[in-house]
Amino acid sequence: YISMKERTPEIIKKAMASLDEHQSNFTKLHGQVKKAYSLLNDLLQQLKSDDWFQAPWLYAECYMYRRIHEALMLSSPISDFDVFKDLKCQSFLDSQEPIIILCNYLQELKRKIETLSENKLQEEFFKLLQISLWGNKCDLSLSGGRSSAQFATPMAVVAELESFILVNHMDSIWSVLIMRKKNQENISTRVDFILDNSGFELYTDLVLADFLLSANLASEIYFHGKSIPWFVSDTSEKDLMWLIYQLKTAHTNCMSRCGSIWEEFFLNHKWNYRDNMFWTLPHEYSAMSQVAPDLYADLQKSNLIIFKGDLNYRKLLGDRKWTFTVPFHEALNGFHPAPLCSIRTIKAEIQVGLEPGQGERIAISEPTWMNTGKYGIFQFDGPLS
Ligand SMILES: O=P(O)(O)OC[C@H]1O[C@](O)(CO)[C@@H](O)[C@@H]1O
Ligand SMILES: [Mn+2]
Repeated sequence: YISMKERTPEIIKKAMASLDEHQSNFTKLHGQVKKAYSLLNDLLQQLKSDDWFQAPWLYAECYMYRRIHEALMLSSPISDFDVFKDLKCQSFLDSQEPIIILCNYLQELKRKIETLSENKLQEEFFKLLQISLWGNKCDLSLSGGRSSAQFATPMAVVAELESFILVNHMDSIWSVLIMRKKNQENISTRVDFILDNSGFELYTDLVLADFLLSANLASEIYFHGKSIPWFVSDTSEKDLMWLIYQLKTAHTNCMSRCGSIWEEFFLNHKWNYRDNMFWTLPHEYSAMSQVAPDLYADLQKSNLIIFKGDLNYRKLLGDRKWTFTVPFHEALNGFHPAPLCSIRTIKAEIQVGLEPGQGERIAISEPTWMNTGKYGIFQFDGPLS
């Protein structure tokens, strides 16, 4: 209710404000373009109707982002304009400091990676996994488009926030990768990232992906993004390429090196970008094999699929009000294309795989604990090899 009542109107207003800001540019290029603005205004009025509050939340939310997209599609010649682009760029620019720190850390780590013992490698992997987890605090849809707090020193937060991890299957994720690395018969290991937010979160995912290649824990990575602007801050191909370009052209040495290396990864197909309409439809993932058989078949080729963020978790579990103690495997409702894990900070009232009483105990002192992104999970499903 709060999400539909308060956040969505704010998000549409932000989209309209962005059109407003670019209006003089549009006019210079194409003459007057008013249609998108007026369509978004109509949508804002319609949001007051009861229908929006009676439809299933996931459906209504996805539908709203599709209607925003529709408003632009109907407004040629600015159909391609991303009304959330400026917000996404700003959130990246706001996190320069932790990005530089993490960048230096990664480069130092890569320099000595060959010499690390297995234990040390695992320790570093866990650290980068946790940075990628807490990076998920930084979405712009929960905050109604306001740039959310990043961390001054990403490495320090790992220790600080560890006690807020409610389900921790990092061991299983490690096992999948290290067992494949040790088995000489495995010539390749494919890891898929189902991306969530661009900006700082995306940066932490790319750092993790770079580590996986450099440590020979993976040989190819597939990043799956969104084909239309989605939930304000979700990553599109343009966002990903923009981020890499920003790094490459940065004045800080470590950032520009990082940008060049990552661009190279894409050029030689160690890193690959994919998108699919399915990610911007309201379907739960148990429907994927029916609705998007090609995508399902593609994911079956993966050795590990990492689902980032809250929305992916809701879709993995069909956005149902599960009892907290239901096993993750069961709640996936038949969706098992390959070993998979969810890395997510909890922002919506849905969670499985908890110990009896675990959620209830937190709720006593923090009634809104499921809406804040304060808690996180690493939840794994699948055979270990
Ligand atoms: O970027 P994330 O982690 O998927 O979070 C987005 C979350 O924000 C919300 O849009 C808040 O209403 C949720 O629907 C969604 O789960
Ligand atoms: Mn998101």
